[in-house]
Amino acid sequence: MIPADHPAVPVPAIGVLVVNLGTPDAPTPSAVRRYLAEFLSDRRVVELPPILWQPILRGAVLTTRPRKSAHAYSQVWREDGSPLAAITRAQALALAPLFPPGGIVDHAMRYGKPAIAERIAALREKGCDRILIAPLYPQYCAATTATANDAVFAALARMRWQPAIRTLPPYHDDPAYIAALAASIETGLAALDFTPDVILASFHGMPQRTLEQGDPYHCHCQKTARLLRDALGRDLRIAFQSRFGAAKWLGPATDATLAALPGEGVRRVAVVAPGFSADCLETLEEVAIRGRETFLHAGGSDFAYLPCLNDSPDGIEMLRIVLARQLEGWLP
Ligand SMILES: C=CC1=C(C)c2cc3[nH]c(cc4nc(cc5[nH]c(cc1n2)c(C)c5CCC(=O)O)C(CCC(=O)O)=C4C)c(C)c3C=C
Ligand SMILES: [Fe+2]
Ligand SMILES: [Fe+2]
Repeated sequence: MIPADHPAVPVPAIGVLVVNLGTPDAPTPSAVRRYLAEFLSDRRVVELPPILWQPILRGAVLTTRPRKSAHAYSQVWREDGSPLAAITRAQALALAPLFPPGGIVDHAMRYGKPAIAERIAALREKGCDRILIAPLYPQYCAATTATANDAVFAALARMRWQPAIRTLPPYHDDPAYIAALAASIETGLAALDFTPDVILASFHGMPQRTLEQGDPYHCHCQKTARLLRDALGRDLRIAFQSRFGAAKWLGPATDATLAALPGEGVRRVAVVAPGFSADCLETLEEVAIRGRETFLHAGGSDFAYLPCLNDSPDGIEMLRIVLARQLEGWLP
């Protein structure tokens, strides 16, 4: 018998916490400023000593970028909010019924809301004494995967009764991921009214220095592209987008590539973004809107942006396979 004054003991459950980057609450300069202040103060993202970086961030960056980025966000904002927030929510909802009784799926954002610490506490309240943390980045990167896991462990540091934790390894070369991407690209290509001369795979960029320091991100992107070439049975060019700051970034740059392709005789292009598990500002505004303008302005005739896996049935089935593998021994 549990004594009447004993703290409640919930029925044990298994949690899955899907995590993505985070996004502003509104497409306004003040909301974007709050978001960027948190994001760009993360030392995993900008690896400069705070004494050097914070004056630049608080001075130049946060006084100019929020207005420009808010305008960009307003071009892709949906009725249900930021695309990244809406799609991540939809992914968690679609995954929820796919795990046996005792499996509880939730989602969180590394920056902004819903916060990682808050959702871990909520899962713990529901009885989850084991939680799989799933940062939805197929390619491992310290600036994305590692910082999401850091935030989890920082939250655990404040808990008396910690849940056991597993973290999702990168899935950049997982056959289920490659097959889902290949199927989605084939479907996207079949729906076009033109045949692209080139398929361009655009990954988010990173400072070149991180490659030299041992971050596997660049290799993971290259391997995804190679496996995708094999799966599609055709060539695929690779480029890196969203350059930020003054340092040298991984190349070739997506915008420069789109500007140069017509000069190489490429008139029709299809762009895919396999490194993003959900469409977001970087794919919908930077690639699908500005990338298109760049390519057509340089003399291209046809441009298509093919969407990310998002919460498509194939995308959700891929995530189910990848997550279920990590739950072995925890869930039947
Ligand atoms: C998919 C992997 C990502 C990596 C790697 C990455 C690295 C990285 N990003 C910045 C700076 C910014 N990124 C921004 C937006 C953004 N970045 C990712 C993903 C990766 N970033 C996503 C999914 C998003 C979209 C968020 C959304 O709300 O839709 C932004 C904010 C937008 C803007 O003002 O341009 C910045 C800034 C750095 C510095 C970096 C690596 C060091
Ligand atoms: Fe980014
Ligand atoms: Fe490499």
